[in-house]
Amino acid sequence: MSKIAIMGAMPEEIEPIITKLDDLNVVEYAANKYYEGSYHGKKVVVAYSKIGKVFATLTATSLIEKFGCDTLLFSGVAGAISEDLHIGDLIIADGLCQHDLDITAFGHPYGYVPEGEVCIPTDEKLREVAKKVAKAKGLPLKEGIIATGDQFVADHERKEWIGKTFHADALEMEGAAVAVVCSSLDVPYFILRAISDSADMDASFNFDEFLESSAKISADFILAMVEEI
Ligand SMILES: Nc1ncnc2c(CN3C[C@H](CCSCCOCCO)[C@@H](O)C3)c[nH]c12
Repeated sequence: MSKIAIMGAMPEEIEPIITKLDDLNVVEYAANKYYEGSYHGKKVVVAYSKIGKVFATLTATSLIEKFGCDTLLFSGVAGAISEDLHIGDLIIADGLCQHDLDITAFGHPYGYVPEGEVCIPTDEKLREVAKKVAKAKGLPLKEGIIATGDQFVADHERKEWIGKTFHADALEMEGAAVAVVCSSLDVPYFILRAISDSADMDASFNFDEFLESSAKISADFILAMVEEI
């Protein structure tokens, strides 16, 4: 039987999901908590990684290798780069890149290391499920590149540079790590983010104000996808 991993980075991103699970069982593993349960008859394991690419790598790997998940859905918030993304809007990742990965001193492009890829594609079938859910809910759903880096971006210049360099529409701190893990372990994965801020000088204020509401928008959508997978 299939087992779906649902991952976030912060508690606020998965709390709206955990409260909806049946047969909940909490497992402590690798300095984290993993919430096993079921949702509409589907087996799920839910966890938040803590912030940043390293924690996200550990949690995504544990969800697959330790808990046996064969599909991974990420639910969370993001900073907007594209001007047509506003607070609460949803974006799904076509691909993910690391905006703070830099060995350009050796003539390589930003975001590239040998035997790696600048942009890692997400699973097309899961993106199609998302579009079906969005249509059924009458919700607008943007698709684009999401850039990941180990920094909370609150600077217009930096945000613009990331958007231009990677053709990215949104940014966050975990997605590309999940992409590397899932593509390396051949596990279909999907990254959904709801916008919490615009990654500019007001980002930290907007983030604090909209984290919870935007995280819930993303979480509710992810649960609707679980019903369709
Ligand atoms: N502009 C932005 N830049 C980068 N990422 C994001 C994201 C996506 N998530 C939110 C969270 C930010 C962690 S810093 C605040 C932590 O406060 C903890 C309490 O002090 C991290 O997991 C990445 C939303 N807006 C962003």
